[in-house]
Amino acid sequence: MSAHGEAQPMTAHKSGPLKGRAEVPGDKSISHRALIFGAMAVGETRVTGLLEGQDVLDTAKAMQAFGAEVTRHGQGEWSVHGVGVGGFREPADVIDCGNSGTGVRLIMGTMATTAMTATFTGDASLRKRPMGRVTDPLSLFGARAYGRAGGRLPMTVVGAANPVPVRYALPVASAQVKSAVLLAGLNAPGQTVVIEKEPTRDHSERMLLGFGAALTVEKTAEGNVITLTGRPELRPQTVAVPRDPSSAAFPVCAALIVEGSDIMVPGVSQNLTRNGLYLTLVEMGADIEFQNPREEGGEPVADLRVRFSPGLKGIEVPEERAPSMIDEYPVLSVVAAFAEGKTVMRGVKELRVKESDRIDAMARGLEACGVTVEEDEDTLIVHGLGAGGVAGGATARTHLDHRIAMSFLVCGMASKKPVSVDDASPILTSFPIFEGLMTGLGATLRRG
Ligand SMILES: O=C(O)C1=C[C@@H](OP(=O)(O)O)[C@@H](O)[C@H](O)C1
Ligand SMILES: C=C(OP(=O)(O)O)C(=O)O
Repeated sequence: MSAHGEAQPMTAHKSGPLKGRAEVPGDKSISHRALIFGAMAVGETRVTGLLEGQDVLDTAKAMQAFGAEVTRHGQGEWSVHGVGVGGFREPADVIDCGNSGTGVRLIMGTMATTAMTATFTGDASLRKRPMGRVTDPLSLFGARAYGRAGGRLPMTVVGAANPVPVRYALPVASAQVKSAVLLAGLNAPGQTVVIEKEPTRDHSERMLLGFGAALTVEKTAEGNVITLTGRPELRPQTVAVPRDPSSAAFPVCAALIVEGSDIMVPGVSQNLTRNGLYLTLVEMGADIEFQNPREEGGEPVADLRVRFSPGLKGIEVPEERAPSMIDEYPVLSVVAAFAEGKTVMRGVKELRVKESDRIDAMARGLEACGVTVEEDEDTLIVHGLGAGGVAGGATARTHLDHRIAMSFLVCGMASKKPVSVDDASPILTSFPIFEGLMTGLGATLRRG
């Protein structure tokens, strides 16, 4: 079974050169936040380029359940009529966040400092993921959470009637936890402080400043110290969502390993908290030109020209880079299989608590495709076979994980024999136009 009904198997065949322009959809992290911060502002926020993937649609529905008016005007064009900080009303039913860790964790934070009770659930993947990492800091504000064993969904959160501000050092490098604490801090009087040892994606901080909150980020020996003053009146904004670098990763990596490819991927974020994959690919010898650097929607972006790169070399990925490329390790491990030598990815145990255990899912699928892989709790090592060297001829299990599905389809585009995935339907959560975009570039994808 897939997230939304029947499983949808899909097969990628060895593909002819990929050519053309890959216009990937809006950034998923920024899309969730545009809806949530819009719901916290007083008045109408306008959003363009919103990702209309299921994860974000579930967040839109949740914001409606909490009392915001959310309206779709056209492709990617949405408005949110916000209720103001502390203005949420108690939802009448369970909030179903589907497959989305970002959605559920940020929304829990947003309601945790308002006197109301809400119950959250999700699909079979989300119900396995740990929520204690957000409910622990939320309890410091005075909220209480009652979930299944191990802090799993379904979970009921009772918001704090008299929230107090919090000072919290993140025990794990997680933008979701950081954002949940900042969102809770919005409705706590006084200053909420979050300290992150390793920088994680900074979209919440950027957006809070854009919406008029008083927020400072100080770089210290402890890491980034982020201080937010509670109870601001957030001003509605016009948010132009830039394209998603995590989605761009799939056509970029496919072009690097499919012989003869030469594609343009416009408007890819160069935000330093998101561009780790691109730095890594360049270090491996990828032929990527970063053209026309500029700002779009408050984010630094560039147009990427990407060409087939037969001489890729395996590298040791710097451990401290992990947060800036955390969602890109699955597709990097596919590129690594087509490089010469070993690619070593350390400090990646967070991959085990994503939509699936991504270290396990990639290791098993790559082995089935004829690639030698080593793993331990916190490490993935791929022994590359060089350009054109991967056998393929296997079916990978995707475990309700969009990134695993897309990674193995990219693998199949360059392997000797086709590679199938047992269920491609989760791709709709983050990259609903993946199939059309990739076939438009020249990939051969078949359903079934
Ligand atoms: O804040 C966000 O939008 C996200 C943060 C990351 O998760 P963690 O915070 O768990 O690292 C990332 O994996 C996820 O896809 C999106
Ligand atoms: C981990 C991811 O998302 P989330 O945590 O929002 O489910 C992802 O998109 O790769």
